[in-house]
Amino acid sequence: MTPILISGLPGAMALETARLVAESADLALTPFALTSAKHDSESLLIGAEKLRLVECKHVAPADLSADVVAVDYSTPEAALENLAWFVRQGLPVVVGTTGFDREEAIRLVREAGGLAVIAPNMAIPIVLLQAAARYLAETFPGALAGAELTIRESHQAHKRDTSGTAKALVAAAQTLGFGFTVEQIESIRDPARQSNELGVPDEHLDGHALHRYDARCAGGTVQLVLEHNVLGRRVYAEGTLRAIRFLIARRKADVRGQVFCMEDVLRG
Ligand SMILES: NC(=O)C1=CN([C@@H]2O[C@H](COP(=O)(O)OP(=O)(O)OC[C@H]3O[C@@H](n4cnc5c(N)ncnc54)[C@H](OP(=O)(O)O)[C@@H]3O)[C@@H](O)[C@H]2O)C=CC1
Ligand SMILES: O=C(O)C1=N[C@H](C(=O)O)C[C@H](O)C1
Repeated sequence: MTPILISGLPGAMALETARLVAESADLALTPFALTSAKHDSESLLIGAEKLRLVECKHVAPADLSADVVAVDYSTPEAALENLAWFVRQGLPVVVGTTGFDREEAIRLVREAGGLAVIAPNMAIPIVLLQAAARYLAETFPGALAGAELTIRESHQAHKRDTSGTAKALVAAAQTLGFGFTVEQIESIRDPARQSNELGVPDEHLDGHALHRYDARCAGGTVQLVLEHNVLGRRVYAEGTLRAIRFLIARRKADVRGQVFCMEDVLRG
């Protein structure tokens, strides 16, 4: 069993991932998990296991065995500092957190000879759409120059940042020729609007991700619409476990100093 250190408890994604790790046959939770200053020294039950929550600065290197793999679902503010800590401990890490400087994260991992999967969306069906958008952008740069785009995303009210998935799509859209910037993304966080206007079921108001990309081309005579809508968080946790197993295999192959994305994980 490979020990998995979860960071971001008691947050929603860290909890979902911890539960799936606890249910798996080949992975096991470390006896402690990483949290914010606010929850330091609390404990949490995951199935039958009681996890101690600690800030990373309170973890002694001796508490970490050499085969640990880490997962970070914390906050945009904490993610880079956490990543630097994982890399210093020599831990491969899956970073699902969004809203931080990705280029800085890549530099940090490469310079330290670390190993990471960093991706704003771990859901395999969404990763396929992202791959398709990237293919179109790389193959047909400028093909939609002059076309207009609107992007709307809806997430649970407590989400702190604009969708990292939508921001990543903007990069492909810009290459295709849309004059669109991430500041133009419309973020909906109001549960009443989500329920009445977007039809989000009540039980998913606290965990959903709706994305709609609406392009008007050829002087407005052609409309292209792309939507991806996720209810709940299980699909991200499943993708996270795939990323963990991918890193375990890379570590075994003695790979160092590399950052992977979920397309790499899908390719295997
Ligand atoms: N890549 C993907 O597929 C997905 C990515 N995400 C991303 O994951 C992140 C977390 O989302 P979600 O779980 O909904 O958010 P939550 O706000 O529910 O959870 C974040 C948790 O991180 C904790 N935290 C704060 N500082 C630290 C720290 N220094 N170390 C460890 N933990 C810390 C917070 O503690 P406190 O309670 O004190 O604030 C909180 O409990 C977001 O960036 C989100 O966009 C989400 C879903 C899928
Ligand atoms: O916070 C979330 O919930 C999600 N965050 C990711 C993002 O910002 O793109 C992925 C997904 O949209 C869910």
